[in-house]
Order: sequence, then structure tokens, then C-alpha cells
Amino acid sequence: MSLKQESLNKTFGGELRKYSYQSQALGGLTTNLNVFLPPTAIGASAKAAPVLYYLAGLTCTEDNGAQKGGMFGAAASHGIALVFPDTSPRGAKIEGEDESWDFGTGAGFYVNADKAPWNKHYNTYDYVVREIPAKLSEAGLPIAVEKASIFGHSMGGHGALSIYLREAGKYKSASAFAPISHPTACPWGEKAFSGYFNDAAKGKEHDSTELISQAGGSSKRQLNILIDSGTGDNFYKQKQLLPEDFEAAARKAGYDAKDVNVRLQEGYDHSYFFISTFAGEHINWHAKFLTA
Ligand SMILES: N[C@@H](CCC(=O)N[C@@H](CSC=O)C(=O)NCC(=O)O)C(=O)O
Repeated sequence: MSLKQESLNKTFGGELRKYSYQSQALGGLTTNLNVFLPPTAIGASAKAAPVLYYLAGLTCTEDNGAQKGGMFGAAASHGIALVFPDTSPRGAKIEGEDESWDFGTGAGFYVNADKAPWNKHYNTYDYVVREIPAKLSEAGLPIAVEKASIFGHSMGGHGALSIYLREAGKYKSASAFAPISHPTACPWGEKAFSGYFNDAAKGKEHDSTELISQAGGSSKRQLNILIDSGTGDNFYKQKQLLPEDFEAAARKAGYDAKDVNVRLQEGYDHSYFFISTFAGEHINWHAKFLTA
């Protein structure tokens, strides 16, 4: 099924378009995504734009980042397209799907579930990594899908980092706001991985702290990672995020702050007030890799 345009808003000289389509990865359910096209990708002399994917957190849809992230000015100025996927399938009608806000609807965790009944619809890894880029290309949008980077918030920060570390060569850079950095060692990740996987140990394959440990050594690859987390974030205080674990693993694997920059921002919380404060800086940083 091809993309169907649902709405269009002009913003920062570019266009924010909402699309829907029937997703194979999500078991045939209809999904929505937002796409921001910068001014350079619009009109008669349109040029294909590099793309930055934004993965949102628990309880979010494709709209949270688009409406509250404060991202369009920086993206427009660099000629970068932004893509905002949803965070889970909608309406899979699985028992228990809507019982809690940190599992099921709005909480796909950017993995492919292998445990029934979740495995039919909860394949948000394939949805983000393979299906959406293919749909953008098929639809002929002015987006250079081969020039891609990825960022995200909280659960979406986990998604951005783990996808970047797993998919060598597919993304030029990854950044995150308050990411769940060590999911196999925090309650959110433990719940998600034991719910979506037959063997919760499979969660290690999607755990950024585990993945970066393996990225070093003789097969060490160049990494471009930027992380911001707020010290006033209650989820940070509750040890759901654990950015220090990720930083320690990165240093042990031989990556310094030039390759993997983990910053604590004094007093900031988990909200979009925090994200929108640093979003411009993150997009400027991604632009170095996307427009080189
Ligand atoms: N409902 C929850 C709070 C949920 C929450 O804070 N979600 C965050 C992401 S948390 C990690 O992935 C979020 O982005 N919310 C949407 C927003 O627009 O702020 C509770 O009651 O505590």
C-alpha cells in the first residue's frame, strides 16, 4: 500500500505532511507518519534532502516530536528532511495491550517481537529501519534515503542508539535526549523485553550498552553519537535511563568524547521543554555528517 497524504502545513518555508499507509511490518494495520520537507526539497528546483528520523518515547505518537520538538527551523536551514514514525501499532486488539503505558500501545520499543501474540503486529524495528525508508522512496518523495541519521527521546533514544549500533553503515550519526541507555538493567526495558521476546536474553541484542561494548576491539568502527540527559529528570533519578552505564561501556570499548559524547544537562527534566532546548543543537550536529 502506498502513502496517502492526510494533511499538509507550511512551516519554516518547508512542509509538514502527515501520511498514512497499511503497514506490513505492523501486521496490516494502518499507521501514520509525519514528514517535514525543507524548502530546498519543494518546488520546481527541488533537490532530494538527506533525512533525520526522530523516534519518540513511551505514550507518544508521530505527533509529539513534530508538534513540540522545535525542530523545523534548524532542519529547514540545513536542508534536512525529518521523519516522525509512530511508536507502536494501533488497534491490534491484543489482550493487555492497553493495560499499562509502558508496554503495548505506544510502547513498541523499536524491536521485532518474537513472542505470540505480539509477533504479528509489534515489529517496530522493521517498520522504522526497512519499511518506512522503502515507502518514502516508492512514493517518490524528494528524500535521499541513503543519506540518513537517527535521533530520539527516551524509549526512542534507546531505539535510535540501538538501531544505529546494529545497522553499521546505514546511518551516519545518532543522537538521543534522555535515552533508555541500558534497557536490560532497568524496569522499563526488562518489562518490554520479557513481554516481546520468548527469551528475555534476546534483549541484549537491542541494548545499546551491550552493543557498544561489542563495537570496540579489533572490529572497531567509527561512531558519531551525541547524548543529552537532564539531571532534573525523575526517570533519570529512578535509574530508568542509566546514561553513565553507556558512557562507561563506550570508554571501555575505546571511544572518547569526540566519538561518543554523553552530556548531563543541569536541572533539565524529561519533557519536551528539555528536548526543544537542545533539538536545534542536535540537528546542527547531525548536519555535519548528513551534508558533508
Ligand atoms: N504517562 C506517564 C508519563 C509518560 C511519559 O513521560 N512519556 C514520555 C516518554 S517516557 C520514555 O519513553 C513522553 O515523551 N511523553 C509525551 C510528551 O509529550 O511529553 C506517567 O504518567 O508518568
